[in-house]
Amino acid sequence: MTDYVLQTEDVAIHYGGVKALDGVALTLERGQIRGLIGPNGAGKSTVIDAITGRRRLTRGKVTLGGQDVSALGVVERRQRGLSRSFQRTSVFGQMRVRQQVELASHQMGADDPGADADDVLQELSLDRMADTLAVDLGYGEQRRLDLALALVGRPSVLLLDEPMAGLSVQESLDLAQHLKALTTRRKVSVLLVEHDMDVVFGISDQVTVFELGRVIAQGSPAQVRADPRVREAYLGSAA
Ligand SMILES: Nc1ncnc2c1ncn2[C@@H]1O[C@H](COP(=O)(O)OP(=O)(O)OP(=O)(O)O)[C@@H](O)[C@H]1O
Repeated sequence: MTDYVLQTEDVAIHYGGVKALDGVALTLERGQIRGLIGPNGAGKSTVIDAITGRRRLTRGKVTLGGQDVSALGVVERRQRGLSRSFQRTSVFGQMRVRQQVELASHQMGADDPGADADDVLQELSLDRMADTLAVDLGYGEQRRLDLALALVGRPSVLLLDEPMAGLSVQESLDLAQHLKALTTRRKVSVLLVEHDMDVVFGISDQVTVFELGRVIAQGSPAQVRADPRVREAYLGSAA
Protein backbone atom coordinates (compact mmCIF):
# COMPACT_ATOMS: atom_id res chain seq x y z
CA MET A 1 0.00 0.00 0.00
CA THR A 2 1.27 3.48 -0.81
CA ASP A 3 2.02 5.74 2.14
CA TYR A 4 0.23 8.93 1.30
CA VAL A 5 1.44 12.17 2.86
CA LEU A 6 -2.07 13.52 2.47
CA GLN A 7 -5.39 11.88 1.71
CA THR A 8 -9.00 13.01 1.59
CA GLU A 9 -11.74 10.39 1.69
CA ASP A 10 -15.32 11.10 0.68
CA VAL A 11 -14.96 14.76 1.68
CA ALA A 12 -18.13 16.84 1.45
CA ILE A 13 -18.83 20.45 2.34
CA HIS A 14 -22.43 21.57 1.93
CA TYR A 15 -23.75 25.08 2.49
CA GLY A 16 -27.45 24.48 2.94
CA GLY A 17 -28.49 23.15 -0.45
CA VAL A 18 -25.19 24.05 -2.17
CA LYS A 19 -22.84 21.09 -2.47
CA ALA A 20 -19.54 22.98 -2.70
CA LEU A 21 -17.81 19.59 -2.42
CA ASP A 22 -19.29 16.14 -2.60
CA GLY A 23 -17.43 12.87 -2.20
CA VAL A 24 -13.93 14.14 -2.96
CA ALA A 25 -11.13 11.55 -2.78
CA LEU A 26 -7.58 12.82 -3.31
CA THR A 27 -4.12 11.50 -2.54
CA LEU A 28 -0.69 13.08 -2.42
CA GLU A 29 2.59 11.19 -2.33
CA ARG A 30 5.86 12.47 -0.90
CA GLY A 31 7.54 14.97 -3.23
CA GLN A 32 4.59 14.98 -5.64
CA ILE A 33 2.85 17.98 -7.20
CA ARG A 34 -0.88 17.56 -7.79
CA GLY A 35 -2.56 20.30 -9.82
CA LEU A 36 -6.24 21.05 -9.16
CA ILE A 37 -8.16 22.57 -12.04
CA GLY A 38 -11.77 23.24 -12.93
CA PRO A 39 -14.11 26.07 -13.90
CA ASN A 40 -14.92 28.95 -11.54
CA GLY A 41 -16.98 27.74 -8.58
CA ALA A 42 -15.99 24.08 -9.11
CA GLY A 43 -14.79 23.76 -5.50
CA LYS A 44 -11.00 24.07 -5.74
CA SER A 45 -10.58 26.70 -3.01
CA THR A 46 -13.07 24.83 -0.83
CA VAL A 47 -10.90 21.70 -1.07
CA ILE A 48 -7.94 23.70 0.19
CA ASP A 49 -10.07 25.10 3.04
CA ALA A 50 -11.32 21.60 3.91
CA ILE A 51 -7.76 20.27 4.09
CA THR A 52 -6.35 23.14 6.16
CA GLY A 53 -9.27 22.99 8.59
CA ARG A 54 -10.60 26.43 7.71
CA ARG A 55 -13.94 24.86 6.78
CA ARG A 56 -15.65 22.12 8.77
CA LEU A 57 -16.42 18.95 6.83
CA THR A 58 -20.03 17.97 6.33
CA ARG A 59 -18.80 14.42 5.73
CA GLY A 60 -15.57 12.50 5.16
CA LYS A 61 -12.03 12.46 6.45
CA VAL A 62 -8.65 14.17 5.96
CA THR A 63 -5.50 12.25 6.91
CA LEU A 64 -1.98 13.65 7.18
CA GLY A 65 0.84 11.12 7.28
CA GLY A 66 -1.77 8.43 7.92
CA GLN A 67 -3.32 10.22 10.91
CA ASP A 68 -6.86 11.51 10.91
CA VAL A 69 -6.68 15.31 11.36
CA SER A 70 -10.34 16.01 10.54
CA ALA A 71 -11.11 17.16 14.08
CA LEU A 72 -8.04 19.42 14.37
CA GLY A 73 -7.98 23.18 13.84
CA VAL A 74 -5.88 25.21 11.37
CA VAL A 75 -3.00 25.90 13.79
CA GLU A 76 -2.70 22.28 14.92
CA ARG A 77 -2.61 21.09 11.30
CA ARG A 78 0.08 23.66 10.50
CA GLN A 79 2.13 22.40 13.44
CA ARG A 80 1.82 18.91 11.99
CA GLY A 81 3.30 19.97 8.68
CA LEU A 82 0.37 21.21 6.60
CA SER A 83 1.08 24.68 5.26
CA ARG A 84 -0.74 27.01 2.90
CA SER A 85 0.01 30.20 1.10
CA PHE A 86 -2.72 32.58 0.07
CA GLN A 87 -3.78 34.14 -3.22
CA ARG A 88 -2.86 37.56 -1.90
CA THR A 89 0.57 38.36 -0.68
CA SER A 90 0.67 38.30 3.12
CA VAL A 91 3.92 40.14 3.71
CA PHE A 92 4.46 43.02 6.11
CA GLY A 93 5.90 45.75 3.94
CA GLN A 94 7.90 47.56 6.58
CA MET A 95 9.88 44.51 7.71
CA ARG A 96 13.06 43.27 6.11
CA VAL A 97 12.83 40.02 4.18
CA ARG A 98 15.01 37.89 6.44
CA GLN A 99 13.56 39.37 9.62
CA GLN A 100 10.09 38.44 8.48
CA VAL A 101 10.95 34.87 7.52
CA GLU A 102 12.89 34.35 10.76
CA LEU A 103 9.96 35.66 12.80
CA ALA A 104 7.59 33.27 11.03
CA SER A 105 10.00 30.41 11.71
CA HIS A 106 10.23 31.40 15.37
CA GLN A 107 6.42 31.39 15.57
CA MET A 108 6.45 27.87 14.15
CA GLY A 109 8.72 26.80 17.00
CA ALA A 110 11.70 25.93 14.76
CA ASP A 111 14.86 24.87 16.66
CA ASP A 112 17.02 27.39 14.83
CA PRO A 113 14.85 30.05 13.15
CA GLY A 114 17.89 31.90 11.76
CA ALA A 115 19.19 28.83 9.95
CA ASP A 116 15.69 27.87 8.82
CA ALA A 117 15.20 31.37 7.37
CA ASP A 118 18.56 31.30 5.59
CA ASP A 119 17.76 27.91 4.02
CA VAL A 120 14.36 29.01 2.79
CA LEU A 121 15.64 32.33 1.42
CA GLN A 122 18.40 30.58 -0.47
CA GLU A 123 16.03 28.02 -1.95
CA LEU A 124 13.77 30.76 -3.27
CA SER A 125 16.66 32.92 -4.52
CA LEU A 126 15.77 35.64 -2.02
CA ASP A 127 19.06 35.51 -0.13
CA ARG A 128 20.44 38.54 -1.95
CA MET A 129 17.39 40.50 -0.80
CA ALA A 130 17.59 39.44 2.83
CA ASP A 131 18.02 43.02 4.05
CA THR A 132 15.52 44.60 1.67
CA LEU A 133 12.25 45.97 3.01
CA ALA A 134 9.40 43.79 1.71
CA VAL A 135 7.69 46.90 0.33
CA ASP A 136 10.68 47.46 -1.98
CA LEU A 137 10.49 43.99 -3.58
CA GLY A 138 9.11 43.50 -7.06
CA TYR A 139 5.75 41.71 -7.30
CA GLY A 140 7.29 38.38 -8.35
CA GLU A 141 9.73 38.56 -5.45
CA GLN A 142 6.89 39.32 -3.05
CA ARG A 143 5.13 36.16 -4.19
CA ARG A 144 8.32 34.20 -3.57
CA LEU A 145 8.47 35.74 -0.09
CA ASP A 146 4.91 34.57 0.43
CA LEU A 147 6.04 31.06 -0.48
CA ALA A 148 9.06 31.42 1.83
CA LEU A 149 6.73 32.20 4.74
CA ALA A 150 4.74 29.05 3.99
CA LEU A 151 7.94 26.96 3.95
CA VAL A 152 9.35 27.77 7.38
CA GLY A 153 9.36 24.92 9.87
CA ARG A 154 9.82 22.40 7.05
CA PRO A 155 6.21 21.49 6.28
CA SER A 156 5.55 18.16 4.57
CA VAL A 157 2.62 19.48 2.51
CA LEU A 158 2.17 22.83 0.82
CA LEU A 159 -1.26 23.99 -0.35
CA LEU A 160 -1.06 26.77 -2.90
CA ASP A 161 -4.10 28.70 -4.08
CA GLU A 162 -3.29 30.51 -7.32
CA PRO A 163 0.34 31.34 -6.55
CA MET A 164 0.88 32.63 -10.11
CA ALA A 165 -2.01 35.13 -10.04
CA GLY A 166 -0.88 38.52 -11.33
CA LEU A 167 2.58 37.35 -12.36
CA SER A 168 4.10 37.94 -15.78
CA VAL A 169 4.87 34.89 -17.95
CA GLN A 170 8.54 35.07 -16.97
CA GLU A 171 7.75 35.45 -13.25
CA SER A 172 5.33 32.48 -13.43
CA LEU A 173 7.97 30.31 -15.09
CA ASP A 174 10.46 31.36 -12.47
CA LEU A 175 8.11 30.51 -9.58
CA ALA A 176 7.19 27.21 -11.23
CA GLN A 177 10.87 26.27 -11.48
CA HIS A 178 11.39 27.10 -7.81
CA LEU A 179 8.39 24.97 -6.87
CA LYS A 180 9.61 22.01 -8.89
CA ALA A 181 13.09 22.30 -7.38
CA LEU A 182 11.64 22.44 -3.86
CA THR A 183 9.71 19.22 -4.32
CA THR A 184 12.86 17.51 -5.55
CA ARG A 185 15.18 18.87 -2.89
CA ARG A 186 12.94 19.03 0.18
CA LYS A 187 10.58 16.25 -0.84
CA VAL A 188 7.74 18.58 0.08
CA SER A 189 4.40 17.63 -1.50
CA VAL A 190 2.31 20.30 -3.22
CA LEU A 191 -1.39 20.70 -3.95
CA LEU A 192 -1.58 23.45 -6.54
CA VAL A 193 -4.76 25.34 -7.49
CA GLU A 194 -3.86 27.40 -10.53
CA HIS A 195 -5.62 28.86 -13.55
CA ASP A 196 -2.43 29.01 -15.62
CA MET A 197 -2.78 25.75 -17.56
CA ASP A 198 0.75 25.86 -18.94
CA VAL A 199 2.08 25.91 -15.40
CA VAL A 200 -0.28 23.18 -14.12
CA PHE A 201 0.36 20.79 -16.99
CA GLY A 202 4.05 21.71 -17.06
CA ILE A 203 4.99 20.94 -13.45
CA SER A 204 2.32 18.63 -12.00
CA ASP A 205 2.92 14.89 -11.60
CA GLN A 206 -0.84 14.37 -11.31
CA VAL A 207 -3.80 16.57 -12.22
CA THR A 208 -7.30 16.45 -10.70
CA VAL A 209 -10.24 18.06 -12.47
CA PHE A 210 -13.24 19.39 -10.57
CA GLU A 211 -16.70 20.23 -11.77
CA LEU A 212 -19.58 21.27 -9.51
CA GLY A 213 -17.87 20.00 -6.35
CA ARG A 214 -16.96 16.60 -7.76
CA VAL A 215 -13.82 15.07 -9.24
CA ILE A 216 -14.50 14.32 -12.90
CA ALA A 217 -11.00 13.13 -13.85
CA GLN A 218 -7.56 12.51 -12.40
CA GLY A 219 -4.29 11.21 -13.75
CA SER A 220 -1.04 12.28 -15.33
CA PRO A 221 -1.14 15.56 -17.29
CA ALA A 222 -1.20 13.57 -20.55
CA GLN A 223 -4.08 11.35 -19.37
CA VAL A 224 -6.11 14.33 -18.22
CA ARG A 225 -5.50 16.27 -21.43
CA ALA A 226 -6.72 13.28 -23.44
CA ASP A 227 -9.87 12.71 -21.32
CA PRO A 228 -12.90 13.49 -23.51
CA ARG A 229 -14.97 14.66 -20.54
CA VAL A 230 -12.29 17.14 -19.53
CA ARG A 231 -11.91 18.45 -23.05
CA GLU A 232 -15.64 18.89 -23.26
CA ALA A 233 -16.21 20.39 -19.81
CA TYR A 234 -13.20 22.52 -19.26
CA LEU A 235 -10.37 22.71 -21.73
CA GLY A 236 -12.63 23.24 -24.72
CA SER A 237 -12.69 20.78 -27.58
CA ALA A 238 -9.73 22.51 -29.23
CA ALA A 239 -7.42 21.86 -26.24
N1 LIG B 1 -19.43 30.39 2.40
C1 LIG B 1 -20.13 29.91 1.36
N2 LIG B 1 -21.48 29.85 1.38
C2 LIG B 1 -22.18 29.34 0.35
N3 LIG B 1 -21.64 28.87 -0.77
C3 LIG B 1 -20.30 28.90 -0.87
C4 LIG B 1 -19.48 29.43 0.17
N4 LIG B 1 -18.18 29.32 -0.22
C5 LIG B 1 -18.20 28.77 -1.46
N5 LIG B 1 -19.47 28.53 -1.85
C6 LIG B 1 -19.89 27.91 -3.13
O1 LIG B 1 -19.17 26.70 -3.26
C7 LIG B 1 -18.84 26.46 -4.62
C8 LIG B 1 -17.35 26.21 -4.76
O2 LIG B 1 -16.63 27.44 -4.59
P1 LIG B 1 -15.03 27.55 -4.67
O3 LIG B 1 -14.67 28.96 -4.30
O4 LIG B 1 -14.42 26.48 -3.88
O5 LIG B 1 -14.74 27.31 -6.20
P2 LIG B 1 -13.37 27.48 -7.00
O6 LIG B 1 -13.26 26.28 -7.86
O7 LIG B 1 -12.25 27.74 -6.05
O8 LIG B 1 -13.66 28.75 -7.89
P3 LIG B 1 -12.62 29.88 -8.44
O9 LIG B 1 -11.84 29.24 -9.52
O10 LIG B 1 -13.55 30.93 -8.95
O11 LIG B 1 -11.79 30.35 -7.28
C9 LIG B 1 -19.37 27.64 -5.41
O12 LIG B 1 -20.64 27.30 -5.91
C10 LIG B 1 -19.48 28.72 -4.35
O13 LIG B 1 -20.48 29.66 -4.70
